[in-house]
Amino acid sequence: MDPREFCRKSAKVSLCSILLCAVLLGFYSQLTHRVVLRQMQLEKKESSEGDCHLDTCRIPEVPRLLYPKAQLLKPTRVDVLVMTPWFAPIIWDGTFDSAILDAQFRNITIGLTVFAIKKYVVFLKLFLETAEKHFMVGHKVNYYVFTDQPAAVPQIPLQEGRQVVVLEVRNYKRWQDISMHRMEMISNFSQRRFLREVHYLVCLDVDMKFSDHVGVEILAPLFGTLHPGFYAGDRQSFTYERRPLSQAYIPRDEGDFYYAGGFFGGSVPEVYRLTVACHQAMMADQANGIEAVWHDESHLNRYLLHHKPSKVLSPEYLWDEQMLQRPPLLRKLRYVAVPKNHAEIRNR
Ligand SMILES: CC(=O)N[C@H]1[C@@H](OP(=O)(O)OP(=O)(O)OC[C@H]2O[C@@H](n3ccc(=O)[nH]c3=O)[C@H](O)[C@@H]2O)O[C@H](CO)[C@H](O)[C@@H]1O
Ligand SMILES: [Mn+2]
Repeated sequence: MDPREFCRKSAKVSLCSILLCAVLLGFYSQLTHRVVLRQMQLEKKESSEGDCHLDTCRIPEVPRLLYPKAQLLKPTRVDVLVMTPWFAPIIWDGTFDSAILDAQFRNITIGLTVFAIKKYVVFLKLFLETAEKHFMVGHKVNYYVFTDQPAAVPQIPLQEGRQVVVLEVRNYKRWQDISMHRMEMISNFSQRRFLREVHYLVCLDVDMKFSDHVGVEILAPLFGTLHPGFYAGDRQSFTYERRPLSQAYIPRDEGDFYYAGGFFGGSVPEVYRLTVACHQAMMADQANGIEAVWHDESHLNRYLLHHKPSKVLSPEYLWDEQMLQRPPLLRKLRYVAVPKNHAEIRNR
């Protein structure tokens, strides 16, 4: 072939190849572009379907947290101690905001233990009726009523999520033994059912009524209540057990507060530990022929001296209007004694 002819032909072949490549490239890029576009459309659809399947895309709803702001330079109470030296809050009116606490403690169940043995069943109706008005309103509550007379437990209308559980137990001849054996019975039932059924236990006297709000502000791993007769007194005035032979003994130069036997509680494991310890101490005392001056209350005080409570309730949470003049610092009376004729109601 003529060399010029050869050059012309190969130039034509090269041109054709280049053109073909360009066409093929264009087609390929169109194709991949479409595939990518389709994929993106699918992804977008999937993600929008996953994000909001009910209506068009919304801004996610975050619950509003509306409450007055705490003011660091304006303490809410300056007339009373609001913190123990071991950094446990002391609960007084004005120190807490239920809007915050109710949200923090939502979805929990509170167990209330109360004993109504022999004549004390007469206190149950008012106790339960007023509890429905003031105790842990809006939360789930199991009232555990320990009694020797299940048939005498009154039927009270209850709010949703709340129930009365009647637990039949034995009685004792002496009122002191009934009071003291509450520790044993609470510890037994803590293991048997409270651990599975509730998050916190609140252990109360029955000869009382609620007269104002008692809510989740009291809940903590372990809490005790200041006895209304001794909140302003010094150690010397406290009626701790003073005989060294008793397991409840507290020397005169020790002690934080005088706690009431009629209102304590905490998480179920902590209340279990407390009630087992107090019961064992009372059994040891019995074996040694000694009974602490204020029975279970003396042992509770000894336990709380060595196991500091994580919250302390002010006397707002346990008051006696017959025995005491209400001081101005007591803005609310939340749980108060019902007058009783001791001679008539005890030991019969
Ligand atoms: C308000 C308060 O802090 N009370 C304490 C206080 O005396 P109280 O004088 O308040 O004792 P109390 O007569 O109320 O007895 C304590 C509780 O035991 C139950 N009970 C008693 C007798 C009876 O026959 N049937 C019966 O069910 C009942 O739940 C009663 O509330 O000191 C007692 C020990 O001396 C207990 O530590 C109480 O908790
Ligand atoms: Mn009582």
